[in-house]
Amino acid sequence: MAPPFSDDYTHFAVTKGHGVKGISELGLKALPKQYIQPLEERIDMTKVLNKESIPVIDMSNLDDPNVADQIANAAEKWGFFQIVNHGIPIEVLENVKEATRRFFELPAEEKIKFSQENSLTKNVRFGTSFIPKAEKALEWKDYLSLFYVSDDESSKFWPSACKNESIEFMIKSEFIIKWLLKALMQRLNVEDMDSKESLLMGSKRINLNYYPICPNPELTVGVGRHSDVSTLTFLLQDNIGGLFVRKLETDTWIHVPPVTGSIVINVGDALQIMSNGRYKSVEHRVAANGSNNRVSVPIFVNPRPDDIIGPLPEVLKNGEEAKYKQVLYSDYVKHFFRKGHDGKETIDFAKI
Ligand SMILES: COc1cc(/C=C/C(=O)SCCNC(=O)CCNC(=O)[C@H](O)C(C)(C)COP(=O)(O)OP(=O)(O)OC[C@H]2O[C@@H](n3cnc4c(N)ncnc43)[C@H](O)[C@@H]2OP(=O)(O)O)ccc1O
Ligand SMILES: O=C(O)CCC(=O)C(=O)O
Ligand SMILES: [Fe+2]
Repeated sequence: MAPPFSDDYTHFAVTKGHGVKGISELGLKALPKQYIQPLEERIDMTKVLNKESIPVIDMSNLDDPNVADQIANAAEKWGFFQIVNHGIPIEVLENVKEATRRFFELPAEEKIKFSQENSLTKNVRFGTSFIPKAEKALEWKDYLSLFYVSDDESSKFWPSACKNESIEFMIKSEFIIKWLLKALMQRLNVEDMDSKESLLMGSKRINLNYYPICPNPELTVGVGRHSDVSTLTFLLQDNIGGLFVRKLETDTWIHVPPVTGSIVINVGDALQIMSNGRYKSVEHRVAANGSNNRVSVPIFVNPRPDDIIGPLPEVLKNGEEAKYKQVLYSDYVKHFFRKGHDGKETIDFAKI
């Protein structure tokens, strides 16, 4: 089963569908060379600020105007925050993490049925790393990416190991996502949230991420530096840790500690563009781990592929100059998926 030559690891993980989980289970002493990241892309712990943290916002009283203020402040200053007491039952969160583990525990022959080449639909994709054919060094992560089109489509095509739990997580998060977007729109003087709803949250993608134990975790990354192309990302992480966020306009990073029952929220590029840069889509990355497997489940809340995105008229109303042009959202996303992770470079595609 183990590949005899180092070059075969890519074939084993990417083509044969064993993923990095399959490599991890071989019990290698050293990381295959394909996964060794250049020095500048590895996580340098001397650049991590241990005394700072992103805000943790209590959502138990949504009638308190201070809560909406804290949300908008965090989106402007940090681009990242955690929410607690958000009303999503803890079982829903536990169940989707368990379903993620269950899916990745399946044998490679089962998982590969959902690869880009084999999947019965473009909306379901199992893969490893990010874009292996475009990356100089591979990343230590396997994923299942599920684009929601309809209940019918999901029940037909999503893997049974994780379908119900993923849908339940999406349904139960709907209310709080709408509330967060409404709070963010108020700060931008958008009064009529209904007219913006489909532009802000007209499509959703849920990814199930699996980061297995890694030999030499210091030489690679789970996910490289990137910003999300979503409007907002609604991320559930387990209790292992490893997500790092850039502190705006600095060369330093902040760890996002697991907080039981919390959800991590981050602004994505689409919202940075629509807010003309007021809300910040911040670079983040994930460390590989030498002792524990980790799972995370982001829901990417997006415009629809056919939407044109650009600075909102309400934001430019007072004569503010547009920093971004109008772009077709699917062109923007395709640009993101055409290259390896490259920090904040995707947004140049929309810059004036
Ligand atoms: C995987 O590791 C990741 C992922 C991420 C993701 C961060 C996000 O913010 S995801 C949110 C993206 N937004 C949306 O999905 C909503 C809008 N959707 C669309 O515009 C379209 O559905 C589309 C994504 C552009 C796909 O459109 P379609 O016409 O079906 O085009 P394709 O030809 O199928 O795909 C174009 C190109 O992209 C590659 N690709 C598509 N989906 C994925 C995916 N889920 N994961 C990886 N790559 C994908 C596809 O292979 C095509 O490339 P080719 O070279 O094969 O032509 C953050 C960090 C991570 O580590
Ligand atoms: O696993 C995580 O904590 C974050 C993953 C991530 O950044 C992504 O999937 O876009
Ligand atoms: Fe991300």
